[in-house]
Amino acid sequence: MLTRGSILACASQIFARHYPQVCMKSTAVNDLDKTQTPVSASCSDYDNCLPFSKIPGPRGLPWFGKWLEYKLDYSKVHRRDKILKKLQSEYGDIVKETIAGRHIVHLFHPDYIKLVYESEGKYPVVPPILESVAMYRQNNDLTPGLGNSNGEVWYKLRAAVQYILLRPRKAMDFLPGQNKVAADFMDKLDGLIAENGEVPDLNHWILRWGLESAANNCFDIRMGYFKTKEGLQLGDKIIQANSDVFDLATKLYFSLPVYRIIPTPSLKKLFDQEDFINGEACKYLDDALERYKKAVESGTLTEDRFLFLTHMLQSEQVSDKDLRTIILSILTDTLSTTSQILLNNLYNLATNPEKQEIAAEESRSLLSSSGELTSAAFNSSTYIRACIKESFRLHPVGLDILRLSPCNLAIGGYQVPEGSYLCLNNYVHSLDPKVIPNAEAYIPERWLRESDRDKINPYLLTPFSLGTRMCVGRRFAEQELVLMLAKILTRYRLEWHYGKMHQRFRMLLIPDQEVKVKFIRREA
Ligand code: HEM
Repeated sequence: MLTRGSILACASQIFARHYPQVCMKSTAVNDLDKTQTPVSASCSDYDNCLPFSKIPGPRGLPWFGKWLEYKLDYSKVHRRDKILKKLQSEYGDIVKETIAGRHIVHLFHPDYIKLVYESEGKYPVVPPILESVAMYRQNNDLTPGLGNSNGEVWYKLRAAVQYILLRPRKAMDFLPGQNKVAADFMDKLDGLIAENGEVPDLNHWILRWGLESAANNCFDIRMGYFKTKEGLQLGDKIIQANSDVFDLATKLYFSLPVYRIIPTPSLKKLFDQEDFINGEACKYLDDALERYKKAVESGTLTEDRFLFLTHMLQSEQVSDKDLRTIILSILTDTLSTTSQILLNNLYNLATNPEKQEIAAEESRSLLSSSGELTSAAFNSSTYIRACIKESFRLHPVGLDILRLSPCNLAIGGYQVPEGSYLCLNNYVHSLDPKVIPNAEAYIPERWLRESDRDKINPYLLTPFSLGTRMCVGRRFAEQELVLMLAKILTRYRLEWHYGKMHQRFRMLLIPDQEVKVKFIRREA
């Protein structure tokens, strides 16, 4: 296997070493708060607040809490969005829910969420989203990765990764590659449309697109996940394994934590799937490093190639092990996020034909004559981005953002001690008519006009989170979403002839059905 040392020795002849200038300053939360609902977010003195034990919430057996209810009817887990809404309506904007020893404090108001973000220091503390995946990495001598690290370790890794992924200029360098994958996908899509205008198994095809684009971003290679027979087979295995990991991780989250002591069948299955994905990602990485080295040695490495690898190999903060974990995350994160959100956007546009036409008109102006999205065009897009925001509000990727409280917090008159498990529940208040007018309606315009935007609490919709821990893949996701939507809307008019689409919870949210959008070719 190639080592970082040998590759760096070659690479350094070509590239000057860059040191990331990292902007770790938190989003200026004070500046953001322009609206206000009169909510007492905290009592001035922690000691005068009611104790943690008094936070309202459903009662259950001590320690077990709601575990038995989920155990008896597991389908409730899939409808967790509804359960959270019910918790808010029954108990208020701060609710404690216990599930097998885990005391979850749900925050259902943007002002409470603001309070948590404002109290975060340099290193916001998160529990792992998928605890069982964090366990896999620990058991297999892998590094935990960004989303599972905290403190100084997280900060250093984050600095290196966000330099290449989150800085707009750097992220834009990936746009030409993303354009090529999108163009190939559009060619494929033409042939997939059945006589009735629908694409059988559209959800899966969109996942294949997401995986292909992610692999291209990471490894500078086309895998053929939606083109060749071998590519399809391998891609589908990765997609299935990733899907199983989420299903199993959800099952474990709502089960008794026996798996922390002995490997239960679900944990073993999850580890098997992780073994497979990890093995494939490592093979791709070794192959990419080999190609990279050859390109360096032969002097054929150009600046537009191996963008991600070049940067990571030059970053002193990133160990070989870190590189493997990060690559694994970038390869698979798209599957549970960007791809799912693209499907949700197609649904919302198909069910709102008037809005769709406005978005289609903007799409035509965004794409070049050869059908590409340039960085300038991406920056000029407004309506499509408003549509994406509105889709995030109605059909988000996640119900909440997780935190361990950084210090003793006084929230809503209750004591929330340092280290408490917090769920910042954006989803519930994003649909709360008390907080946002016409909450159920799809109105992209609400994100466009300054006068309307100013009325929306800035902590209402934070799909990528805020501050120093904000999603590091945000720019990739936004670029790819605008690109794909512009391409699809330029070529097709979308229709929807079925009932309302709902989502299914499995730590994150996915459409609970086939997204049977009808694609009707527009006049050239
Ligand atoms: C629609 C797409 C996406 C959404 C809505 C989304 C959302 C989020 C959210 C809410 C967080 C948690 C932030 C926090 O704890 O404050 C997060 C973290 C993260 N996301 Fe994304 N994500 C998306 C796509 C991606 C993609 C495509 C990648 C990979 C390229 C990615 C990589 C990550 C990583 C590595 C973290 C952990 C960051 C850290 O803890 O420093 N995400 N994402």
